[in-house]
Amino acid sequence: SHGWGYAADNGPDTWGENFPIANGPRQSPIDIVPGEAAFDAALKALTLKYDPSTSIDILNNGHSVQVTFADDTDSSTLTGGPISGTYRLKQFHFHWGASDDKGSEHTVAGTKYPAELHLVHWNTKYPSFGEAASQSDGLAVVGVFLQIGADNPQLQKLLDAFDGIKAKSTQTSFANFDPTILLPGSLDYWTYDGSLTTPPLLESVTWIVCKESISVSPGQMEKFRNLMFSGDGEAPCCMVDNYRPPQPLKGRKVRASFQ
Ligand SMILES: NS(=O)(=O)c1cccc(F)c1
Ligand SMILES: [Zn+2]
Repeated sequence: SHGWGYAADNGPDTWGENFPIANGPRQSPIDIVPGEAAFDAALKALTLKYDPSTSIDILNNGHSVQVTFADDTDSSTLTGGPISGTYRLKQFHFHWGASDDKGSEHTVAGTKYPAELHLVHWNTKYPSFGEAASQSDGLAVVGVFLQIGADNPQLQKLLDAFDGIKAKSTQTSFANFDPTILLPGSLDYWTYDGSLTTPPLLESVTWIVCKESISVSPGQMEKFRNLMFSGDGEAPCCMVDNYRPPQPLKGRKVRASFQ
């Protein structure tokens, strides 16, 4: 099998072979135990200011579905929260399961959600995303859990674009999308120092995981599961279970922005 993935022969348990940081001190995701997270009154509210005109395209990269943003100006930014300075939105993507009982990367007291949204931002004190990704304070990812419930109309525009990107390495334009509509009503969050949850697993992420989830219906989940890991002309392989399981906390503290 060529390259990392989520199958038995190239999945999370094998990643350490090519990416030894997989066993590092600040790996993600983790199991968040609310009772052990300390409220920190010094944590600021999150300020997410997104300009829909910065959304560019929607891509099946063979690991997830990703919406990419223009990040050449400070049009779509994250400030406040646990971070200092300004971080620019680069992309958002999802992780999900083959069934509703699994799919999220972070878990809450052992509870898995059917999916998890990641909004990826990079610290503008560095010249680019690539540069920032190798710095301990380079990235900030906002995680939002998806919970099975009512149809979520805010997801529909995204889901309707999936037909054009079924196969690996396909993309279509995806303009004027405001990711704000995907956020929960409350931006209460847990935060901790972690890593990318896929190779290269760089330990450069300040994680900001929202306590409140957004809804997704079973039918909408099926649309995620109709995407393919495989490319056109390859043996078809549904894109499901593209999540890394929780990693050892190794002494890290998780803080809460709420009591
Ligand atoms: N899943 S994640 O940690 O948000 C991530 C993985 C790889 C690249 C990236 F920008 C974000
Ligand atoms: Zn992710």
